[in-house]
Amino acid sequence: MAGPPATPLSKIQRNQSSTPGRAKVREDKILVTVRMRPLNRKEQAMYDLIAWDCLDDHTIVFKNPNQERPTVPYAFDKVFAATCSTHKIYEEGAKDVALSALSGINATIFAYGQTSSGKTFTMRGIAENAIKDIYEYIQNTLERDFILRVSALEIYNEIVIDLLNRDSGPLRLLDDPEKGTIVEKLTEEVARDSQHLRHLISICEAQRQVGETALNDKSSRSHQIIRLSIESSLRETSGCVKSYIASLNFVDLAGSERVSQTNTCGARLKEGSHINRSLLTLTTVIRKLSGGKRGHLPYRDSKLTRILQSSLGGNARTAIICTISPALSHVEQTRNTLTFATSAKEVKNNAQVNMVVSDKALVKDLQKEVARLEEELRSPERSSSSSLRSLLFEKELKIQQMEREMEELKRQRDLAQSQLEIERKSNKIQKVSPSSQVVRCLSFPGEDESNICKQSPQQGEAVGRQAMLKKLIASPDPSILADEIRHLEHRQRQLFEGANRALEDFHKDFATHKLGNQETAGTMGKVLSEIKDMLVGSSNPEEIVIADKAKLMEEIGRLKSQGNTIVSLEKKLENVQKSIDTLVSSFQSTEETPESKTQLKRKKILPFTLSNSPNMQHIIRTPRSPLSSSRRAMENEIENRAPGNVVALPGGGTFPRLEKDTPLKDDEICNSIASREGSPATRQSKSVNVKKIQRMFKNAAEENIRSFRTYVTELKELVAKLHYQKQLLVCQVLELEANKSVNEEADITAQSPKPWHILFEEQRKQIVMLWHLCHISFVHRTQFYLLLRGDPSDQIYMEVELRRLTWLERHLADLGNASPALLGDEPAGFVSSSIKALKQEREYLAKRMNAKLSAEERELLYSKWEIPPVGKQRRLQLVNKLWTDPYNMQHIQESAEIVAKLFDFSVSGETASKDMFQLNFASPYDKKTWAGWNFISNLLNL
Ligand SMILES: Nc1ncnc2c1ncn2[C@@H]1O[C@H](COP(=O)(O)OP(=O)(O)OP(=O)(O)O)[C@@H](O)[C@H]1O
Repeated sequence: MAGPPATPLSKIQRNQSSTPGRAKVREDKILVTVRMRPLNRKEQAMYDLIAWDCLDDHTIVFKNPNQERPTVPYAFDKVFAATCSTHKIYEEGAKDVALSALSGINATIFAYGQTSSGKTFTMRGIAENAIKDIYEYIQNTLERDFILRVSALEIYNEIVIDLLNRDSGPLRLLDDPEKGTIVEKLTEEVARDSQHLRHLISICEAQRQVGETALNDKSSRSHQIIRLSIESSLRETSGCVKSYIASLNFVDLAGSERVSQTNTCGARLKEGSHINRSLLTLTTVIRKLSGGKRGHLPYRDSKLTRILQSSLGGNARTAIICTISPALSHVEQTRNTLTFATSAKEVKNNAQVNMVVSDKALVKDLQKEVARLEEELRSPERSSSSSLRSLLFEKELKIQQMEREMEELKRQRDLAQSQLEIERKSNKIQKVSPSSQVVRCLSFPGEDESNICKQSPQQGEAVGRQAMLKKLIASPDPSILADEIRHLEHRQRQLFEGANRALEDFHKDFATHKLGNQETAGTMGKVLSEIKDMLVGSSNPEEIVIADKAKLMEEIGRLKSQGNTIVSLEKKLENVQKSIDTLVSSFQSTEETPESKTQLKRKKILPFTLSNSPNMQHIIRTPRSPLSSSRRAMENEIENRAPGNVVALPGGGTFPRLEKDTPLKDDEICNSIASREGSPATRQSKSVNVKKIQRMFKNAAEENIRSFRTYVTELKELVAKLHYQKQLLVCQVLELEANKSVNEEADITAQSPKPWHILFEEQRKQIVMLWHLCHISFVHRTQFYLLLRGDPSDQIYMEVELRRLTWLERHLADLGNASPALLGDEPAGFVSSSIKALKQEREYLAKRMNAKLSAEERELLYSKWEIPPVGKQRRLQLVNKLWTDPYNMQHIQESAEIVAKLFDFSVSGETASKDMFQLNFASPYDKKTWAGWNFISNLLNL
């Protein structure tokens, strides 16, 4: 007999209404009724008196014939006088609960009372009526297929016996982490129809232990449990709900009397002591539960309470019918029964619908959720609320702060640029500076270049952003945020293109550059390959087609891949910068070494092979090339040359002076220089001026490399800024999504912000409960629990975890799939597979215990966790207790510590480990990879 499935504790409200015939006024307390039987023959013969009076349908009072003490009435859900028929008792005290099983809710009906008070008499009638109603319901519910299975056991002297197969001998109880306590090898028969079911039940009754006591000729000496498992499935193959599955237990307890009263001895005495032990545990459990305390409940102290655990404060609806004798001679026993009944009516259960849902249905539901989120992103009016506005305002402040930083950076850049310009002007250089090239590279086609030059940073790009932000605040529309992300992406792409152009030019320049010693050549080669690499990596920017129709999943998938591109671009830029640094230092050393000077002198070669006409052409032709300044430097040199030093041109002319206001075109300059290079006169002059030109080109090359380094730095900063901005905006969009469902909560939180440490504790409790409800892996729980200790930087992890789990739990709740309902061995849906995975995890942990813990440590744990000193599978027993009590944070802490030990988790290297949760919201300046997309993808099951 498998215990009823344990299900999450949060579905009570939702499930109540779905119960056929259920009175909605009742909540989840146990339904407690009292039935008084008539005086029996023996009592009549002894002229016993009727000591109890039913005042009304709910109250019973002791008659107190002596009038010695004032009488205190007992009130219950129903009180049935001796004249009431069993049918009435069924209708008013059991039917509603019994028929819950038809809708997937576990149900249990108990009969409790002293011997001969009428328990068996009552339960027989209740079962008969219930069977009749169940088959009637089945006949009228054509859209569903039903399967009924029956099993029965008795607990006699704390031994469990199969009533459908008595020969099988004593049965063992096993603890199953998912199903609770199960009775091993218990026979289960499928009932073909109502007749067959009645027949099977009659077999069980015939098999039950009875004996004669002073009070009852046919006293039931055992506790009997007859269980009907009812499974129903929709006939149509809609791919939706697969089936409901629930158990209905009829429990006829042995008498609750004291041994002395039944005049028992020998075998009956032994029975009595066992019966009393089970009933004593039952009473203790009920008493503890009625006090509302959730401390230790001694379910395990008796087999009865172990088997019925889920019916006592668990996943079941429960009705208890307390039977009493009216006789004055039994008044003390009756009082005990009524006291028990009074406690029982305070016990609350948490019944759930046990529904098995197919994977297909689950996927369908997730798709619906994605569509809903998508719709929300598109419909601004739905998301508008004050909390949303305040959220946006907060974000806007953050963005403004970032903008200020960007402006400061731009200001510094412009300052450096203008200083350079001043310097150049003073040298009367008429050229386009590398910095201005950088500006051009970093500007975007959509922006007016002249404006960039004219406007201050505050007036330039920031103006557009400010306008956008104003728009955001005025209309808290998630689609605007999405547009903003797209805008940033667009700019980012332009940035790549600009970078590519500059890098290509730089590449070409270096290809023509044969300067320096071997070391320099090596470094140059490295730079070239790195640049090439970058071009490959970024030369094919993804086509960004983000229409409003774009689906959220595609969007996030695409953003994810972009995130990676940005990260790799950042890394590559960093590499290039390093190489450039090496190159610059190598230039300096080359210049300073006397040997290099001698070598240069001996070889008499130019740092740039100007005689190489195609290369020269290329240098001059490249308008944005940083190295093109070498050409300009040469012009400058020529321009400033004293008339006596003017190099003679073929045909007796002089070198033409370049007019500042009418500069020659690049090609013209190139051709003129090239033609001069070829003439004999030039060859002569070249030898004269070779040193000067050498130095000039060296300086120019060095300057160009420095310029490029500045450019790379700026590029990196901009990439990082854009990346960060985009990240922030994406977070906003995600928050908008999440906030839709928790708007009210957010409002409340916004009104009364709590200190972080309090919030952390609250969130942690919620997370622990959600882990429990969603059957999350122990490894994940343990890592998360031990790593996140309340540091302010943990906030984002906590929030994301909470949202993820809330979302998951809500889905499971909506589907009613949060129970591990099983059909035989067949896997039953999403939750079942999670539970199965947990089971495997437990088994794995149990296996590791020997390897990871010494015998001494294990023994200590066994005693701490109350594992009996003898018994099989003690390791598994211990592991099965881990992470089982989400209310008890001490328990959670200890569970986490044990799992951590078994898995060798180290909490050191915290930052790196937190990345395991696939979230890193650190600033890109920290050079960490932001991997939030992975998380979002996982969440959406991409
Ligand atoms: N409400 C009733 N009306 C008429 N007869 C009753 C009623 N309740 C019980 N009886 C009779 O009382 C006798 C004892 O009932 P029953 O065997 O059901 O008691 P019990 O509580 O199950 O006792 P035990 O715990 O010893 O098994 C039976 O003969 C039964 O027919």
